[in-house]
Amino acid sequence: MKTMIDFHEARTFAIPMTTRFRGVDVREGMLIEGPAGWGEFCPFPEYDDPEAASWLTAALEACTVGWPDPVRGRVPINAIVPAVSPERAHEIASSSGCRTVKVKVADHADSLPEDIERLAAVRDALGPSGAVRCDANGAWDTDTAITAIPRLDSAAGGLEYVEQPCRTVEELAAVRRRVDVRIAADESIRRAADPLRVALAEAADVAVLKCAPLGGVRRALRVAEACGLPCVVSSALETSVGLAAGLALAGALPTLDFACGLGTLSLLAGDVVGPARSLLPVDGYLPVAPVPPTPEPSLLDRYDNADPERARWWRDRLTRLVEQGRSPE
Ligand SMILES: O=C(O)CCC(=O)C1=CC=C[C@@H](O)[C@@H]1C(=O)O
Ligand SMILES: [Mg+2]
Repeated sequence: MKTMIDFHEARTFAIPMTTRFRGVDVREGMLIEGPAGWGEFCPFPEYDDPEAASWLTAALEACTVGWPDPVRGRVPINAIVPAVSPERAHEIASSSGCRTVKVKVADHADSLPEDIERLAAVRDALGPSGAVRCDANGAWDTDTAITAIPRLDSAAGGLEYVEQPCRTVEELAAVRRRVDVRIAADESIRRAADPLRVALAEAADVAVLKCAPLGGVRRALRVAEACGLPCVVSSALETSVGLAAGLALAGALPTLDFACGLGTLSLLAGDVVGPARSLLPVDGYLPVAPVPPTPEPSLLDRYDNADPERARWWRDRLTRLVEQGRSPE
């Protein structure tokens, strides 16, 4: 059967980060054009093929069948504060226009005093009515989490939730029984063989859903329904093309009680769509669009992955996954 997508025409990109985030300095990926528009394929380089396959499914959903109809037109967004100084954290929070801010913590061993100062600075910037959450990316063991969380909660003047304090579902459940702050599961959903174990183990109060790792909007909606937890949609550091898929998911969730982590475009030094369609939050919101935005040819050229080895690596990865998808079981 003739495919409707010419994968040889897919574009590579490499966009520098404004701030190093989760060890990434340059965000790389590919953009694929199909009959319904553009999809973004950008699994992190360390992910193996089985894990990267879900990201391709998500990109193909976007560019072939598109997304289900939304039930809301705009989505509240949280600002993101990387592991920066309290001064910089204050600046980011106060200039963001967002009423919710997520703060990275546990970035390195012995970071607690810095984390406390960063959270206090963010609360100061937001005032009492804002919401502050933090993300430890699974860095703590249970004892450390149980000691750190109450201290961070009081420095933040109340935490909305702590995202992925520990690595395993069992540890999350143990911490959740011992602290008064809500626990959100991120890696335990997006990197797990069974994303529903979190709910069954009563390991979290909130589910963080990332569209690409879960295999697209429809699959993520099924995870949301099956896990039965309040959901937050968050990005995987995509360009506006990939962020639009996250917004489609946030737009289609039957209920949305929390701000979403889709305000990450400012972490990239550029975008592949023009300023009018770039998904930078305005007054703390992003719009839900029915289709992905179309990249500007001049921006695709500017951010084309100029390192021939990296460009080849991405093309090989895409080709392998497409071939695997085609081969009979
Ligand atoms: O959730 C947000 O507000 C922003 C997105 C974000 O924090 C992340 C995006 C991509 C990779 C992750 O390490 C990180 C996260 O852990 O949630
Ligand atoms: Mg997280």
